[in-house]
Amino acid sequence: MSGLIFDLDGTLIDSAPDVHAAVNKTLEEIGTGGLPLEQVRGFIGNGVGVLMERVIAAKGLSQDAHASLLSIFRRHYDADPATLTTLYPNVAETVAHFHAMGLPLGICTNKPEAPTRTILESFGFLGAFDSIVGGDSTSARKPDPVPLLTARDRLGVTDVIYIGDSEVDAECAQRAGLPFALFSGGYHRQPLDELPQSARFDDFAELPAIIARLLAETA
Ligand SMILES: O=C(O)COP(=O)(O)O
Ligand SMILES: [Mg+2]
Repeated sequence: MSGLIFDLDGTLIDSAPDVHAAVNKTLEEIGTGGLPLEQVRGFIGNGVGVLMERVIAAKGLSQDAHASLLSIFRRHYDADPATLTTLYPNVAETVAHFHAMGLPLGICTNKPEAPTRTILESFGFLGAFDSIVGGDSTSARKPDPVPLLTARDRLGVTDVIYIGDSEVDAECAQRAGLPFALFSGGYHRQPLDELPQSARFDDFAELPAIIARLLAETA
């Protein structure tokens, strides 16, 4: 039996506007000026702890403030994680297509599990995903393979394809020994050609054909 596991930020959703809003509310709360959206977008992908390290470095603040700033950020973000967030084109249709096929579907993201669930619920997706692993759901974060392998085990399948947008996801899939489909429209920091990948796509409308091919190769 095969399943599909999706990354979240930069893959299914463009979450950067809500992350940016919560970062700037955090900075405002400590009396510091905000950062531009595009800069904050580039900080996403390694989890909220690393996001906050990058915010602190960008503002020239002390990393000693990390724990308190992260807690302020989580208060703002967890209260309002989906208002400005959008699905990438054709994501809703494509997820519905795979769900209707009866393919077990999972999420493996570095975003903490609580806001992940709030976001999935706000897009009507919670019922479509049988396994949701966030950055705080296991002992490790991507690119460590543990969260991805945990998501697979919770799906109860042997073969999965991981679908993500960044070098973090590509390395995670490689270390887990799983095929990886790379979405080119997300938040990657390294050139896409340098990332290990089984397939690449620019639009979710292309994904069903890619998945059919990769599933045939793994069968
Ligand atoms: O960095 C995060 O918090 C989440 O990023 P991801 O969904 O791409 O893993
Ligand atoms: Mg991502």
